This record gives sequence, C-alpha cells and structure tokens, in this order.
Amino acid sequence: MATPAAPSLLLLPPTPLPGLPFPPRPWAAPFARRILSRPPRAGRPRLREPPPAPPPVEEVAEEQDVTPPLRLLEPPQEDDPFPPEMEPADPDFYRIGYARMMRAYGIEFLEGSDGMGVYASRDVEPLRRARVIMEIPLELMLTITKKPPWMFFPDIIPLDHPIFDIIESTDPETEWDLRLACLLLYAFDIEDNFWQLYGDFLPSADECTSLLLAPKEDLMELEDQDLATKMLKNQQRAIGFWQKQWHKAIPLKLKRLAPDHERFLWALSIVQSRSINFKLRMGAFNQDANVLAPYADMLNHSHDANCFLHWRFKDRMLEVMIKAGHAIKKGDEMTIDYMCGVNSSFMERYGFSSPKNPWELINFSSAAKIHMDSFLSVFNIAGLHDELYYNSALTSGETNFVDGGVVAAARTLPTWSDGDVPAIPSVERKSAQALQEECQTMLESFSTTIQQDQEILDSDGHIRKTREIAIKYRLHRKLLLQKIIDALEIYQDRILF
Ligand SMILES: C[S@@+](CC[C@H](N)C(=O)[O-])C[C@H]1O[C@@H](n2cnc3c(N)ncnc32)[C@H](O)[C@@H]1O
Repeated sequence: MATPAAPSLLLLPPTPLPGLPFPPRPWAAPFARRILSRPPRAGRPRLREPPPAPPPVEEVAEEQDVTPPLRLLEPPQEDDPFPPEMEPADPDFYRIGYARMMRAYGIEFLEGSDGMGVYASRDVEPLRRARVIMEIPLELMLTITKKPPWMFFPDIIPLDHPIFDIIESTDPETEWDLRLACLLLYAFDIEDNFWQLYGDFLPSADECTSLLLAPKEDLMELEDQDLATKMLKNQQRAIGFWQKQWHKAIPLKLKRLAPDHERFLWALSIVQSRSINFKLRMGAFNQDANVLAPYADMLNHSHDANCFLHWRFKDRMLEVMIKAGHAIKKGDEMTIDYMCGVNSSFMERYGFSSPKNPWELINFSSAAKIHMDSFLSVFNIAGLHDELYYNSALTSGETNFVDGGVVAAARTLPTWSDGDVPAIPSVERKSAQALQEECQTMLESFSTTIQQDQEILDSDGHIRKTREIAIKYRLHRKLLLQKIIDALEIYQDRILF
C-alpha cells in the first residue's frame, strides 16, 4: 500500500465565497490539488448525523447497472445504515453548494506515491456486509449516453451550442472518449458549474500520467514498439479531431474551450483515466453511458482492492463501499479494481503499470513446459487459468515472495497437465532451466538493467511524468522476468519426488 504524504500545513486557507469552501481557480492548478489534504478549518462543526434523505426523484431517468472498465460489483443484500460515529472526512471540502452533496465517511483524500488517493482515517473492523464510505449523487457527475440520441445527465448543453454539433458528429462506436472530453471542456466553461471547482483537483498536464501527453522520446523509453506505435496513433487521432473541430472559423464560445490541442489532449487524458460506465434506464429505454464521477475518481487501482463501486439506482447515487470481510486500518489506502488486463492495457488507458499485475503475460518461444499443478501447489496458488489466486491468509509468514507476480508467472509460463499424470522431477528441472534461460535472454535484450532503471528513477529529481512512467513500465516488465526466474528456482528446489 502506498504511504500517504503528510498533509501540507504551510498552506494558507483560501478566502471562501459564500457557500463555497474555496475560491475558483485557474484549471488544474497544482496548488489547489493540495487543498484536498489540508486539515479541516477551525470553527466548522464536523457533521455527525447520518445524511438526510435525498430529494424525491422527479426525472425520468433511472439507472440500474454499471459495466466495466472500473467495475461495479453486486449490490449488498440490505441497506447499510451509517453508524452514527462515522463522519465526513472534511465537511468543508464536500460542501460545494449543490442540492445533494457528496458525503464521505471515515476517509480522507491525500497525495501519495500514485498521485491523489483515498485513505482510511479510522480503523474499520471486518463486517459481514459491505459498508458505504462515499456517496456521490448524479447531479455532480458528467454523463453522456454511449449511443444516439445523445442524452446528458445533468443536461448542461443547450441545443444551439456548437459543442453539441461536435458531439453529434462523433462515431457512436469508437469516439466515446472524444465526446466526453468535449462535455468536460464545456462544463469547465460554465459559470459556477461544479466542474469549474472540481477541475482544480484534477491533475494538471504536468502531473498527468497519460501517454497521450508523452513526447515521442518518452514513448521510446517504454522499449515496447507496439505500445509506442499505438500511443502515437492515439495522439494523432486526438490531434486530428481537435484540428477538424477547432479550425479557425469557429465562434469564440467554442474556441475558448480548447484554444490549443494540448488542452484537448489533457481533457482526453482525464476522461480516459477517470471515467466509468453506467447502464441508464430512461422510461422503457436502456442505455449505456460514459460517466465522470467526482471524488470516486480519486480512488487508485489495486489488483487486490478493498473497495468497489455500486450504483444505487433508486435515488441515483454512486456508492463506494468497503468489501465485506475486509479489515481496514487507519492510513490504509482505499482502492478499487479498474480492470483485469496486461500492463500495456493499463498504460494505454491510465498511464501506470505494476510489477505485481497477476494478468501480465510474457510470450515464451521455448518448447519447454512445466507441470501446472506441481507449480501451483509449490506456491499455494489455486483456481483455473483465468481465476488463479493466491490466498496469503492460508500460509504462514515465510512467503512474502508470493504476490501477483508469481500468479502472473503461473498464468504465463508454458505448462502441461494431463489428468493425474505426475511430473517427473528430472524432466521438470530441465524444463524450468530452459525457461529460466529464455527469461534471462529477454532480460538482456533491454538496453538497461533493473538496477540502472532504478538509479534513473531515484536520481533524477525533475524527471518528466511521462518519462518516469515509461521507465517504470519497462522496469516492471524486467522485475516480472526476474520474478519468474526466481520462482522457477524455488520450484526446482521444492518439487515433490
Ligand atoms: C482514477 S485516477 C485516481 C486518482 C489519481 N491518483 C489522482 O491523482 O487524481 C487514475 C490515475 O491514478 C493513477 N493510479 C491509479 N492507480 C494506480 C496504481 N495502482 N499505480 C500507479 N498509479 C495509479 C494513474 O495516474 C491513473 O491514471
């Protein structure tokens, strides 16, 4: 888990406008992002009562389901009443002057090693049922249906605004992100819109990890030609769209939304790395929608997440919930599982990778294979190929070694299995050594070593964000190869006769 940085105590509290906790600022100011971690201002009472009932539902829309990426799980069996001792993490921060406000319980937003994140501000005992830690009403979100007719909730675009024509012109199948980026840019431009304020909490172009913002030289640092080529194409697609729509002869009210292509690329990065999908029900109509949900978009990803998202469709509220049975300690990071996928997919959409990604794959060309069940039993991994998991609760302390990387090894190593036919240790050892050699050859094909990458990351204080994540990506690949080599060593030692 990432360790959150200590809240900055040097910041002077900004002068609040009536009903607002802080004055509007230029978009994406890094200074404003730090307000998230400020201590609550003295004199404001902390709310202790449970949240009031939401206003009656008036609109036609009802939402009932949510689909990946950023997966939402099954609803809990019953409503979880909020224990009276739970309190919003920082009442000032959430009170941005809207009819229904966002509420949070027992958490705080802090800057950590993966940018902003959500952290527990108190211990939570494992419960039989999932527990709510955030509620975000539909009014604060930006949503747009995936298919025409385009509908927005809340409906902020007047029909005669030229941004509507741009959205109208997008391809329903392939351009959801371009549409949502247009909607986001429009929301930033509306006087007093919630997103004008929330925009201050989003990462600036310098802080964004998206490879859409990476110069070509940073893409080369990936040492993954396929991913670099894909990202160059993604950049060209976005710039091409901006050039087509933001040509010279457009009204100022459109021009100012994205005066240069960098602004559009930034909005697109935000959309790609922070949106989720909902299923909206409109009368008899079922429609998928792309959604930007503030505050929930501060949750970082973990393959072993302790929280999940749940859409409470009867009052159109997105809930962030702690999974049943999960013990939370004060200071723990609250995370959700964005998706199951290889590191290059995470890089393409979110701009990060992990050496412990259990879904990561390596293409072996060797004909050598090891015995699947023997390998799994040595590391206490269970399940079928697409459901492999490691239960650390079942093993005593010695095996810190087993993590998502070893699960990835089990998934990606060439294996064989034939009913009850057992492995022959001498044959297994030979195969394991052949696979180790292939990993070693792959490691040596990189232009730098693990140690050199680590030195670059440790030494360069002013490294550009996109260069940093590109170097981390190739480092994570190498760490996985090293993990596979080590796992095969342990396998040879422990294989049963
Ligand atoms: C939905 S946002 C989460 C909030 C974000 N950390 C922030 O600073 O606002 C997704 C972004 O967070 C970062 N992120 C999320 N999970 C991460 C992880 N496990 N490792 C590294 N970065 C992560 C990536 O930059 C990603 O694009």
